[in-house]
Amino acid sequence: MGTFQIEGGKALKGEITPQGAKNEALQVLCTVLLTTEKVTITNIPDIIDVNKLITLLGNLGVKIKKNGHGSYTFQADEVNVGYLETEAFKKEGGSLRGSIMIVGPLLARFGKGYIPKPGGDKIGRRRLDTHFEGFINLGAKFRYNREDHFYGVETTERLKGTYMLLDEASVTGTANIVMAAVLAEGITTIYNAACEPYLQQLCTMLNSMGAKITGVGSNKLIIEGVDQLGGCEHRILPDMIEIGSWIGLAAMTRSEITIKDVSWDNLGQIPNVFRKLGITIERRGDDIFIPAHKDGYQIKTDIDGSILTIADAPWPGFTPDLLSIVLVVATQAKGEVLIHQKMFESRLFFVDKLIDMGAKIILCDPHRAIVIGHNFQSQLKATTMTSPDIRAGVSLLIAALSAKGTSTIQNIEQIDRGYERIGERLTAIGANIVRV
Ligand SMILES: CC(=O)N[C@H]1[C@@H](OP(=O)(O)OP(=O)(O)OC[C@H]2O[C@@H](n3ccc(=O)[nH]c3=O)[C@H](O)[C@@H]2O)O[C@H](CO)[C@@H](O)[C@@H]1O
Ligand SMILES: C=C(OP(=O)(O)O)C(=O)O
Repeated sequence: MGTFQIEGGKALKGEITPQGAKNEALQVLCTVLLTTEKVTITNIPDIIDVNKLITLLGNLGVKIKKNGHGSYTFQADEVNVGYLETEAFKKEGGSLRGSIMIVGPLLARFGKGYIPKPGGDKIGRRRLDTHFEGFINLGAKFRYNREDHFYGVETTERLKGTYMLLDEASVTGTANIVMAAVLAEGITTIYNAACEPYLQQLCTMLNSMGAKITGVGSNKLIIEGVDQLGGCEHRILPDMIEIGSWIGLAAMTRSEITIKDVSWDNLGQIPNVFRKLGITIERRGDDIFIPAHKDGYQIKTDIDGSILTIADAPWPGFTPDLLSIVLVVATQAKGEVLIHQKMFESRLFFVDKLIDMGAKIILCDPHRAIVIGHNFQSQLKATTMTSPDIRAGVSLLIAALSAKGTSTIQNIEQIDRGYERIGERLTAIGANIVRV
């Protein structure tokens, strides 16, 4: 188990460039299974989850060539579908959430897709019903082995396009169904589709491979199935969750930071939500400039004066993956905010650690926490903590960087799942973080 030692209480300064988006990478890497031709993807983040998925593709027989940092060419012309039935796959295949998205492409191209219960953050129940209901709608037969939590879909015929209304706008579920439907016979309509930039990028990429998807960016996707797809080149967008994390980091450590090349047009609510916390966010070309908040930041209230609520919602709502960051940043704001994590049940429990550090937080129930900011009148105290999930981990890291003294964060593999060389990159702008 890796550990970070952090010397906090110091302002940082400089420029930071976001990595490619983890959640987009996990989707677009799975598209390579849909064609025999070469697919080149750039701006792939060098993080544990993505590297595990690349290894899994290699185990399936996909040819992989690394062209340089973040750039790979894949060719799935000799896929070994038999790997899905090996013990090695049962052990490794579920070690990350993103591996679930190999199922749609494999089902569409080879008539079968299996997956052990996927991993990812332990942040509450994470159902897969939307994925499998979608495949069943396209004509696949579903089986589930309860004993070893092994899911499977099969078909002896080509999948058939149909109308479907998803029970919820699942991000990976929509991606999986889209990747199955692009090779189905006829037209598939997916209503209540998720439409995060990750999905917009996936659909744009599939269209450049020859798919016929319309409605991209909306919650109604119409897919006209094609017989085959070809190769393409695709560049992954900057990671909006990392960008939000750096905004929070800058505010809470009262640092002047420029976040480079953020792709402003794909940030949705993110800048506005941080502005509601009172944080100054300047647009400079395609960069974000955050000045040092020497006088702190004041949380806004609603027009009628009531306490601000920040809640998650499917896109174009605010992403749940940034609520933990918003929460930690609020602990030093002036004012109060209610954080309402609607999607996940166990994502707020990490606030106990912040409370130990001196933050004023009331955990009302597993979904809601009220934060009363210190307005920098009282600094958080350094402590030893364990990173429970990727975003809580980074929130604790931000708390540690703002705290007085030396903190220790254990289980930093959780952070490394999604943030590329975070220690080195933050050290380059003046943080004091040592990996021990
Ligand atoms: C690898 C990947 O891409 N992971 C992301 C993906 O996970 P993932 O695709 O697994 O998440 P889903 O979108 O399926 O659902 C997330 C949770 O929200 C609930 N839910 C979902 C939709 C909805 O309309 N109402 C609702 O309550 C689900 O029941 C589930 O508990 O999307 C999540 C939601 O943005 C993000 O936190 C994850 O970082
Ligand atoms: C919840 C997350 O990831 P995953 O779905 O991979 O667990 C996340 O990125 O915040």
